[in-house]
Amino acid sequence: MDFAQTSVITTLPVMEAFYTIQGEGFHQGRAAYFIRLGGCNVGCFWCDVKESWDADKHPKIAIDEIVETASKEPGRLAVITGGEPLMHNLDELTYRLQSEGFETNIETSGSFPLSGHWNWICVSPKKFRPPTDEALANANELKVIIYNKNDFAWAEKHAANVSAECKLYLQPEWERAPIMTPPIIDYIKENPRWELSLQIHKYINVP
Ligand SMILES: C[S@@+](CC[C@H](N)C(=O)[O-])C[C@H]1O[C@@H](n2cnc3c(N)ncnc32)[C@H](O)[C@@H]1O
Ligand SMILES: Nc1nc2[nH]cc(C(=O)O)c2c(=O)[nH]1
Ligand code: SF4
Ligand SMILES: [Mg+2]
Repeated sequence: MDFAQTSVITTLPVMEAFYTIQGEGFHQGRAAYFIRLGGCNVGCFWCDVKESWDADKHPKIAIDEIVETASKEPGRLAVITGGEPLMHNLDELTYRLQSEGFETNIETSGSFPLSGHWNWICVSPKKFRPPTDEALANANELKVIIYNKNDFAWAEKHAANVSAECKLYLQPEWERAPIMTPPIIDYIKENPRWELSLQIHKYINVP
């Protein structure tokens, strides 16, 4: 028997978990329980959660406990983020969350193999470690971070590889938002398949 293939993951490194409002993308405005897993080696220089990168700095929590704590809140939308959540196998966590009645959404760079049972997959591609064809083909939402004007052409390159139903969002990099939001608005008016995503949680000061 190959134990490596049959072993079930029972713990995951959790940096933080919090109940808030989804601030970005298609589900923006909905109450959501965020589970932020530790570990990311993608290395975005503008990442707004660099404390998540080292998985060893975050406690490994039993999936039982993660799900039990989430279930105490009234909302039944769980967002798995990180760090890069797909660096971990998410089959067990998402199976357990769905068994408790949660919708399971993921925020991912899409640069690791897909695992887990998902109601919604948001892929936010990164130059530093590109998304897999599998992630793009399964994306419900493509959310491209715009840091400078070259990123529009780069966004289109990824939009060519998602399904026809996939929602397309342009989101300004937070520090660059004052400069880049006006050209993003112009771009969307010319290319109306794209929509604007702002990180509203940062404007309304919630986590
Ligand atoms: C912190 S990441 C974690 C999930 C995954 N590693 C990823 O990048 O998709 C969550 C979301 O925040 C976005 N993000 C991170 N830093 C940002 C910033 N400085 N400005 C705007 N969006 C940012 C990411 O692109 C991603 O869509
Ligand atoms: N409120 C809120 N909405 C979010 N949407 C995606 C987030 C993330 O960091 O993955 C995030 C986050 O950190 N907070
Ligand atoms: S992939 Fe996500 S968590 Fe990792 S560095 Fe980039 S934005 Fe940060
Ligand atoms: Mg965030």
